[in-house]
Parts: sequence; C-alpha cells; structure tokens
Amino acid sequence: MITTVTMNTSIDKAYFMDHEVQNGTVMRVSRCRNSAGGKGLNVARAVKLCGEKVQATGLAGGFNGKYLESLLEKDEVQYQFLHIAGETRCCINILDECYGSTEYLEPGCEVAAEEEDRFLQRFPEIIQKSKIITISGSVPRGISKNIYAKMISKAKEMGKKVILDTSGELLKEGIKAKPTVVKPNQDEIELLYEVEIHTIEDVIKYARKIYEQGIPYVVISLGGEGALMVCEEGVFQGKPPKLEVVNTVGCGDSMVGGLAVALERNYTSQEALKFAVAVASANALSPNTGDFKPEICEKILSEVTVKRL
Ligand SMILES: Nc1ncnc2c1ncn2[C@@H]1O[C@H](COP(=O)(O)OP(=O)(O)O)[C@@H](O)[C@H]1O
Ligand SMILES: O=P(O)(O)OC[C@H]1O[C@](O)(COP(=O)(O)O)[C@@H](O)[C@@H]1O
Repeated sequence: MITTVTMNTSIDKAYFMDHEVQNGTVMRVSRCRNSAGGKGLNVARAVKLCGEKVQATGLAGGFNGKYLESLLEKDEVQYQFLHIAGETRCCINILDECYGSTEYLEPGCEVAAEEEDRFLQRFPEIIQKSKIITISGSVPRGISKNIYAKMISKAKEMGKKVILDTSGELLKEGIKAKPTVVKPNQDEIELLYEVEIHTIEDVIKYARKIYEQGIPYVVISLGGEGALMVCEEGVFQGKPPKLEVVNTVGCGDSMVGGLAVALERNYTSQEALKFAVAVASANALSPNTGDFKPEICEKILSEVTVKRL
C-alpha cells in the first residue's frame, strides 16, 4: 500500500471561464469544480487510477475538512486524518483561454504545537501497512519546518521508502533526512540553491548536488520537456510526446503518484522514469487534478522516450 501525506489539505476550486479574464472587473464563472486538494491528495487519486492501494493522511479541520473527506469518499480514496481545530483552506485555479491556469493558494490555518505532536505520535501507526510513503506540498502556519525530516526518519526506520515533493526550507530540511526520492521542479531547485537555471547542464549540476547528499533518486520535473533523473545508474531524461494540454495543475503530483507506483512495483529506474512521465503527462490532458484516462496513459507510455545524458 501507498500512504500519501498532505499536511496542508485544501478544497481545490477550479473555475472554468468562457471569457478572457479581465482584472479589476466582475467575472462570472462558467463552471466550477471542487476537489479534495493539497498536493498529496492529487497524488492519492493518481495512485488509485494506476490501480494500486492507497490511503491519504495529514490534517483536516472544520466544515471544509468534513467536505474534503466526503469528496475523498466519492473518489473512493481511504483516509485517516488528524482532525484539527482550524479550518481546512481553499485554493483556486482559474482556467481561461488567454492565461491558461492562474492559481491562488491560501496559506492554511494556524496549527497548534500540540496538534503537530499528536499527528507525529500517530504517524507510525498510520503508515504501518504501507511500503511507500509520499510527502507533498506546503504546511499550514505553526507547523515546524523540520516536520518532514522527522516523518522521513521515522518512516525509514520502519523500513519504508519515502518520496518527498516540497519546496524551500521544508525541502532543505527534508533532504537532510535522506528520503528515497525527491522530486523538485526547476523553480524549486532555483529556490533551494538561490540560482537561475538556464540549461539542461545546470539542471544536471544541481540534481547531482542533491544526489550527493545521499538521495538515491533525484527527479527534476521539467514541464513539457519531461523529467531528469539522477541515480546510481547515471543521468536519464524522460520525454513525453508533444501534447495539446488542457490543465497542467497536478502534473507534478501525478508524477509523484507514478513514482510511488513504480517503487511499489519494483520497476527499474528507467522504467520508473518512463512510467512517471506518462502518468504526469496524461494528467495534463484532463481538466481535473490527479486525473487521467488509463487508456491515454498507456498510449503516452508507449511514446515516452528515455535517453541517457
Ligand atoms: N506541457 C506539457 N506537456 C506534456 N507533459 C507535461 C506538460 N507539463 C507537464 N507535463 C508532465 O508533468 C510532469 C510534471 O510537470 P511540472 O510542470 O514540471 O511539475 P510541477 O507541477 O511540479 O511544476 C512533467 O515531467 C511532464 O511529464
Ligand atoms: O500544498 P501546496 O504546496 O500549498 O500546494 C497546494 C496546491 O497545489 C496544487 O497541487 C497544484 O500544484 P501544482 O500545479 O504544482 O501541481 C493544488 O491542487 C493544491 O491545492
């Protein structure tokens, strides 16, 4: 089984606009779709669509927390959240023809130190039956910046494999605990090393730096260019075919889902990269996050190329 951790859960609202967005005016939304969000819940849906057993954990609170759980029930994703006093946030993704996708992400509610401690105490029991743990996204206010490092250490001590997908201080601290996989995108490595990245050689250079800190698989996602993997066998790039994308929100999360499934199935590193690129790119063809048509994913999988760099 795969457990996905989402500390900053969210009701994700996708606003589909028929007209071009004009700032400073009243805009009527043509269609709205709510989904259980926060990166780890997109990961959970992608894993489920791949056909593997998954459970979601993290923090949920208030009316939005209850709504979130009801959305997960519709998605048939099992969950075990710690219920907190604060309210689960909302995140808005505005989709229009002119700008594509514009996201407004709320920071999340304040969480008490005692609630963080309670989650960490329950964590070993929650992940007990899982082989793979994914940890994704931001944390709400009040949560310690080394919480992911603590979870990674505990999960590794219990013999689990861990995939970390986060940014900034949480990523920096998390890397110190040596998760099995990290999946930053280009912006996230720029932030981590305070540099600007212009070439694939730059990407390789910084991915290697992370690898040298004891991370067995470093996967850098590169949008339409696919993803780069640095691992013991070398450096590889997985490239998807050219696609008419519909909504790229949740592509990184779907990639984490694909990587988790690949670890669960003991794929080789090149097979894992190919599979993860296919799942992520299939998500770009769906209007929904952490969603794809399995037959489309199969077709993309046959067209993904993996080459050694
Ligand atoms: N325009 C696109 N065309 C095809 N695949 C895409 C596109 N954008 C994203 N993807 C797929 O999703 C993966 C993750 O996307 P990326 O945007 O890098 O992640 P993140 O959401 O973390 O920023 C890519 O490696 C690729 O497989
Ligand atoms: O947990 P974070 O980092 O604040 O991000 C939350 C939001 O990011 C999203 O996963 C989208 O992120 P991506 O576009 O990077 O895949 C939303 O679904 C979600 O609610």
